[in-house]
Amino acid sequence: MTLSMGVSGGISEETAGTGEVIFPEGFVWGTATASYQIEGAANEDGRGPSIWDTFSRTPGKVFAGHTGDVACDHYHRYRDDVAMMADLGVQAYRFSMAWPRIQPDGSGPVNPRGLDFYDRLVDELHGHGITPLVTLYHWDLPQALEDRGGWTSRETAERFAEYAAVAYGRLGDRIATWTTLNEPWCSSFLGYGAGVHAPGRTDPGAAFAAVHHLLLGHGLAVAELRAAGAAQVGITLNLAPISGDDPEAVAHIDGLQNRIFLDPVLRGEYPADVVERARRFTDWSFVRDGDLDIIGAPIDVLGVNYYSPTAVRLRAGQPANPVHPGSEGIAFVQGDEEKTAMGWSVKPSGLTELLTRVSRDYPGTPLIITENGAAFDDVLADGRVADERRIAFLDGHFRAAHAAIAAGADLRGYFVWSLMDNFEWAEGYAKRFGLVHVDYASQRRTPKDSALWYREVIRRNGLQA
Ligand SMILES: OC[C@@H]1[C@@H](O)[C@H](O)[C@@H](O)c2nc(CNc3ccccc3)cn21
Repeated sequence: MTLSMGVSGGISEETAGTGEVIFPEGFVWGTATASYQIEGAANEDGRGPSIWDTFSRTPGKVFAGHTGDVACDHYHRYRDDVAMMADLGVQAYRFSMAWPRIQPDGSGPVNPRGLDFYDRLVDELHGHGITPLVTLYHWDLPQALEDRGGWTSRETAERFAEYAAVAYGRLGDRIATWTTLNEPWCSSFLGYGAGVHAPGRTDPGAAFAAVHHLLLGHGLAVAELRAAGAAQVGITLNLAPISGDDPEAVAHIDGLQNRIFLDPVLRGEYPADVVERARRFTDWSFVRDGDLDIIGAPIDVLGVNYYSPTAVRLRAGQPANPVHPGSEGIAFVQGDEEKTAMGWSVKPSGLTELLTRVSRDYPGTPLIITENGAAFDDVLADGRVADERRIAFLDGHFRAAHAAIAAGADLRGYFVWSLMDNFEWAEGYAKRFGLVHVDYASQRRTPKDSALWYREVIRRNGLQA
């Protein structure tokens, strides 16, 4: 089953907010994870160091000095984790491959034991009737490539395409949907601009070079995957609806958050306003003739990660937000909506707004929600986690996705972030996004109430009244 073979439309009448909603036949329900966040086995079977191994060992960068050395020990426990997914009725599973497992130095020699792990994982998934959706890059860049400039260097884009071909060569016969990057916005603006993610650089000009080379890597990898016969290729972007009273402020942030990625990938061009505003930080000389044709090669599916909307307003004297270069005078404001444990506003209608906007402005590409979920302060008591807030969060967002389908969005599937609690980047293990609770001391998994609730949603292909 490929993920874009579903049928959009043809849905029952919806009662907003509380009534029964049924999703289109063939709609795919899944869960998502990422290699560095769950695998552990950081120094096992030939895996090389990644920038997150380096960053998490840098004092002060990650909560309490947490690292992904062990994480959820998924590298050793994958069979039980897949069986757990099957028990939860999960139809598809989005996971990422660790480039440093497959090419420890990011180029050259391939580590067969790294490929062997994903071989075993994919066979286990198929053995349980679970469709794999792979992310080739979810932030764990081989450190050796960062030592040569990382995503600020064109060479990394070229090495990424080679890695994609290696991965496809071993697993292309069993994985139908290949997404290249997870959230190039995070890799570039958090990793090279604000320095709050690996590799921890704080150089806006480097962030724009990283934007380009990440996108170029995407395009070069798409070409390799197409040449090798991939059934479906795509990319995952974290997107958000941007609201505010000042059109210029909204356009500025919408440009840096959304359009700087959507336009190249889906239109083959950078948004002119973003290019001009960024000239304070870069001369864009890293863009070569033909790059945008490579980046804009057609894709089969766009992965959308949505968590929370963004609201901005003008504020005199407001210093620039380091995550958003050139945002002097723009304040990021929070509404009075409920907040998650990450401090993110809970606004399901933002998902409807986002999906309908992308469908309107970038028509023709099927969408998948590749991540949506929430961290709450879960408590395990008597073998149970009564995470009612997560159930309410997901219920609201599922209804919002359904409303977008009703409004014409070609949405094919939904992957809840995350299958299980895991390493939450700079927050370490302090934040829990999982449908399944993980006791890191014992590695015991406990499906939360939300996991049991999700099992019923999947069985019904929708929500009860
Ligand atoms: O933070 C939850 C997840 C994270 O665990 C995933 O690895 C990543 O793909 C992901 N992206 C977002 C949305 N973007 C974002 C915004 C600020 C900081 C980090 C990520 C949330 N998440």
